Amino acid sequence: MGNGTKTLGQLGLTARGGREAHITGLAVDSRQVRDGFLFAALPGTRVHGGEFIQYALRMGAGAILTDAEGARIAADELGGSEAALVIAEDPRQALAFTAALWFGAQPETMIAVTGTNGKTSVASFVRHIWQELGHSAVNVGTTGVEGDWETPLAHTTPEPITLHRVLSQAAEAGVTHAAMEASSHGLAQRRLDGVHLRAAGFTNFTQDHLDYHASFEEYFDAKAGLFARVLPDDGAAVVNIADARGVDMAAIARARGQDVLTVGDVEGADIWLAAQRFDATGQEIRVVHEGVARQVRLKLIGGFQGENVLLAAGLVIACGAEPEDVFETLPALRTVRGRMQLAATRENGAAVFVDYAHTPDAVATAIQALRPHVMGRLVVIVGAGGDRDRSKRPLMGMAAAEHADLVIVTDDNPRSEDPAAIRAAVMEGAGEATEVGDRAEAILRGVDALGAGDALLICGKGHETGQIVGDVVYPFDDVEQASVAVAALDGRLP
Ligand SMILES: CC(=O)N[C@H]1[C@@H](OP(=O)(O)OP(=O)(O)OC[C@H]2O[C@@H](n3ccc(=O)[nH]c3=O)[C@H](O)[C@@H]2O)O[C@H](CO)[C@@H](O)[C@@H]1O[C@H](C)C(=O)N[C@@H](C)C(=O)N[C@H](CCC(=O)O)C(=O)O
Ligand SMILES: Nc1ncnc2c1ncn2[C@@H]1O[C@H](COP(=O)(O)OP(=O)(O)OP(=O)(O)O)[C@@H](O)[C@H]1O
Ligand SMILES: N[C@H](CCC[C@H](N)C(=O)O)C(=O)O
Ligand SMILES: [Mg+2]
Repeated sequence: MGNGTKTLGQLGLTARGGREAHITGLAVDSRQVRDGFLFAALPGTRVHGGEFIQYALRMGAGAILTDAEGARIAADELGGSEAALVIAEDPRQALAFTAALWFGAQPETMIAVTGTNGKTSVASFVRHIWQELGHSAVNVGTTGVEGDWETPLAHTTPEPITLHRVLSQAAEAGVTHAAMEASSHGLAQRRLDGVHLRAAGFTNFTQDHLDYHASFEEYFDAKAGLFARVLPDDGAAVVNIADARGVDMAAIARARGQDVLTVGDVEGADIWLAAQRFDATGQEIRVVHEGVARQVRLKLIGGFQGENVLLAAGLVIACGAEPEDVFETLPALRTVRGRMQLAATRENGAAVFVDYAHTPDAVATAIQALRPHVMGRLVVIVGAGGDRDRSKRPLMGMAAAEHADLVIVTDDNPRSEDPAAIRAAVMEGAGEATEVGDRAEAILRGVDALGAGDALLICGKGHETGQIVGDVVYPFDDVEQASVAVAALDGRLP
């Protein structure tokens, strides 16, 4: 890992019997263990990592970090081994702290944002505002690490070893400010417990990920962990109180003694979104902060982007920036790739937008958000991913049917599932929708349906550049397909 060696003591760990070890690297997957590594044998959703301790020892592991269950599973192998054994009540959290100490540096000023929708948007707006203020900044999340230092990521909130590797590399490259997304999986699995946060933000809370979290409340508790556990007592909580669960989140933060800055279209919010006016290319918002009202032009589509922008502004202010300077940067903000992005325009003026909405609420919100910007009919393309929450499928179809004028149901990422069965589940809620399995053809049909003043919204894949069918990822980009369809139908070259 290129960091030399560190002792268990230097990594904040105490082994059974006080045994010391010189650690050469960290791994959560036994197959990545090398000579002298610390192997974290974590309880999993399918299997306990303790099952792989024997293998890790054979690969030369110098220390094992696990819980009582892992130690019990591998009692025989551990008994006959020289490796140090660290037993932690919460080994995922212990690994997060250890990874932070292993990699050392992290950007000086960090914030994290959680909520069902808007995390990527808010994190990227925070990064952009920091850059406008002259700081070297990145955002970390679904779209990878972006900004003054870049790298792709496989997960929204990467596991601690990857997370602290990229944070330390960014810090070494001179990045002083980082805004990260805290996914509910990431919070539940303690992936960001080793990050030093100055502030944390909350966007909203609706249905998602019930495939992973046992209940709505468990999902909420996972998100609440950002304020209840990860953000220190002297950190600042920036909360959208227009969402009912935002009020609960603010109470959790206050109970910790954290400073709470409230945001939203609620009179009395510290940063009050007092009014919004929409047009074809963006919106005008009226913001009231500390008794001062300001009018700001945003080149962003969708009322919720106004909320996201103000949450981002609140986070930057909570980290110490001058409010006046922060509000001045807002007209420079541009949408995140694949979020209410204008992808193409037909000769007759009809516009095609691409959005990452992949939950029932996000589909409804995206369509409703686009409506005030559009004079004519709204055509919507919708589909759901395989190997993910099944209960959301008919609800996504229903949301599209309820809010759009014309709906086309198509494939998203089928993954290991039968695409026709996923479409059938979406169609169940989608009423009179047209079913077109092939996504490129669905986009072509959607674009073909557009008259002057109409708009097409392609939901579900946003910034993604591939379609996952089985184990294969086929190149596919909604923005590109939209341009191709418009060019083909309008008789131009793309
Ligand atoms: C559902 C989920 O979150 N799973 C995470 C979890 O794995 P798991 O509990 O399923 O692992 P398991 O297969 O039961 O195995 C248990 C342990 O044995 C280890 N193992 C396994 C096999 C082996 O040969 N050797 C070995 O050591 C595994 O590394 C693991 O630590 O713990 C692993 C190690 O920390 C994670 O890598 C893994 O994330 C997987 C890759 C994943 O796909 N996660 C997704 C769902 C995710 O986290 N998504 C969120 C949010 C997305 C969104 O908002 O839409 C994200 O932040 O990206
Ligand atoms: N504040 C908001 N309120 C409601 N819906 C929103 C909001 N912000 C974004 N959305 C919708 O949710 C979709 C996802 O936005 P974004 O990528 O910013 O969220 P996210 O929380 O990072 O999502 P993910 O869980 O996939 O990482 C957008 O395409 C948009 O349709
Ligand atoms: N990161 C999320 C969003 C996926 C969006 C959609 N395109 C899908 O494949 O379901 C997930 O993996 O659940
Ligand atoms: Mg995201």
